[in-house]
Amino acid sequence: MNPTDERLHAGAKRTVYERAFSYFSPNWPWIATLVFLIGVSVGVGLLEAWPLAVLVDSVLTTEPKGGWLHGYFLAVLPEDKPGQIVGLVIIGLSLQIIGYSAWMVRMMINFYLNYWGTTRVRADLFGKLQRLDLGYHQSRPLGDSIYRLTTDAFGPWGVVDIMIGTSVAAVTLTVMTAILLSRSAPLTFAAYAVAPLILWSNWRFGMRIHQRALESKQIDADLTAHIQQAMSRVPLSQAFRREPFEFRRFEDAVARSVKALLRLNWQEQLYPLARDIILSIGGAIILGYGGWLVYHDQFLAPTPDGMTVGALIIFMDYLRKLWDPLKWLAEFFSKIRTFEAAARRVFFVLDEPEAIKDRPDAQPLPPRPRRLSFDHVSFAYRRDCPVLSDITATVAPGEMVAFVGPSGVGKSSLLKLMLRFHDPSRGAVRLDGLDIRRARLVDLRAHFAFVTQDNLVLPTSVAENIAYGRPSASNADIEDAAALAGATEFIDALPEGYDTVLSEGGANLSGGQRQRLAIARALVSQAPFLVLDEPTSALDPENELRLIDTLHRLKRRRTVLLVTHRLDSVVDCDQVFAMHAGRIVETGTHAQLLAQGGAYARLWRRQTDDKAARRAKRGAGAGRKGRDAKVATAEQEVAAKVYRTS
Ligand SMILES: Nc1ncnc2c1ncn2[C@@H]1O[C@H](COP(=O)(O)OP(=O)(O)OP(=O)(O)O)[C@@H](O)[C@H]1O
Repeated sequence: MNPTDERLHAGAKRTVYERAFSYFSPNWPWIATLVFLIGVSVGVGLLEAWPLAVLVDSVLTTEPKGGWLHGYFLAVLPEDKPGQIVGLVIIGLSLQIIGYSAWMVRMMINFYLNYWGTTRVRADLFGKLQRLDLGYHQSRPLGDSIYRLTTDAFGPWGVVDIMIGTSVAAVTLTVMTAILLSRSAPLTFAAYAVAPLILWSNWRFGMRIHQRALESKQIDADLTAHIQQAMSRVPLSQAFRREPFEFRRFEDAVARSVKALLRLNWQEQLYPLARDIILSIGGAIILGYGGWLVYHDQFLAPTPDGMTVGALIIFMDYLRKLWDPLKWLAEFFSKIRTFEAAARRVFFVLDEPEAIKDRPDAQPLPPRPRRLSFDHVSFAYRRDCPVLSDITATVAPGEMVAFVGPSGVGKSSLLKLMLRFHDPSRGAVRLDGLDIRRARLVDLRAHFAFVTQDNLVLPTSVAENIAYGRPSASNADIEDAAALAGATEFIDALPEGYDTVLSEGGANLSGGQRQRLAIARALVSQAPFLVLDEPTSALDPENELRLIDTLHRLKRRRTVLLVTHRLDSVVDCDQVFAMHAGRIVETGTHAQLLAQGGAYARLWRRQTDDKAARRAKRGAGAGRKGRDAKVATAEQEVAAKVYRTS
């Protein structure tokens, strides 16, 4: 088991906190350094005001009045007063520099831990999302997975960060309180008089700012989605003259976003105002009460361990330093809940059972021509809604077969079962008799080059698009496959030919060009099965003919499975499976099925009648014959070149 698998395997049994920590524990030396530096920062923060206090109480006086801590300072200082002043300046400066340096290194370690730990989270999540079956992906919006990967993936670090920050806050508060109590218990209680106000304001503003920020984020996300949708339907809105309507919707969406931002900004500005007022009240209490204590202990009734000006300085400094740890404690629950929820959304996907995966005893199945059979296969996307029922069919190696039938009878679903995008609910798909669920998934899928109806185009060069399934393909292989798919002409016309980078989704190509590219991608792969789902739906008659011709010439070298509505393409197939309502209702060659006079024959007659009527209208029959002959000759040369070795 690799480390990722181990983490995932152990995942279900552990708490969300343990799982969050496990992503950062590989960097434990950095975590240890971070904890050490936090200790340094806390120590420096607590000592910062002491050089001034020592100066006032123990250097600029005839008799030192400070407590035990003054003793440590004086021990490292020279005997003479000027030397002591210079020494305190050096200590004060050194403390500041150490404090800033520790802070800087802490921040860098924080970033380092965050980014690398979150990269591990993302790697697990991305890998899992890639393994999850189509059923999972089709049941959720695409944006959900993107949000989990981009935003929720920071949840585990948030949990760790909050835990560390709150622990530091608790330690700081404890040490600070102990020091203050050692100087003056009444003044400590006076200083803590504002603590409830600090806690309240942190809680109140923390919650409000958090809610407003979430609200604003959601409204901004809606605005982005709105703009994206509006831009994608510009042609529609122009064609139907709906621009004013679209503009009003845009204005409304922007207005909602502005209002949400202003509500957030209002809370963000109120917060520092409240903080400064509370701190001023605290400062006033300490100055008044502490000033009186100093006056009492130093002048009215001098006492050796009484309140001093230096101690008052410490109290004033610590009062400001109370804010941060109290803020951490006040916001602990709301913040940890937010990050915990994000982490849970990540772990939820990681714990999702993988419906399609290798069995522990999965067998290797080297890709080579094999007999494919559907053995009483039934399938449903939803329990109550059967899509395929008792499908039985066998395809011998090197055959070209077609599945035909009306829309929605389950032809594409049947193809998806072969690649195990889904598993049958009953029966089995077999390769050379082996249930494909018993074969290694990676081996199984290496058997098939699949052209889906979507004709996906990647935002990369034409050559990389074609070679996607076989990155080792040479330029000659790529060009030959493009020629066979009828794509050469339009690729040569692109500004940089095969190096032209295509836009997202192939937006700068026509539907037919995208389809030819997808076909070239399948042709360049060396998979023994070519599976084509409606490969000619977007092709013009010339390219359709060219493709069918190519497929026929590949017939004995590869097994070709075709789903099509165009029966012209299936005339020379070795077998045609006519489907109806999720069942194979007729099987045979084109001629046999015509002779049967069933559903296939009726469909054929309808299509040929339609076509004859159209041809008669166009009077285009004669010209086409000559063109077809030319295409066939050119194709034969190319096909011989590419596939002589395959
Ligand atoms: N992911 C899915 N979830 C639920 N139902 C689905 C899903 N994909 C397809 N279906 C349903 O399964 C049935 C068969 O669909 P399929 O795409 O296999 O038909 P088809 O014969 O290939 O149709 P076409 O010729 O129009 O491509 C349809 O009723 C369809 O609505």
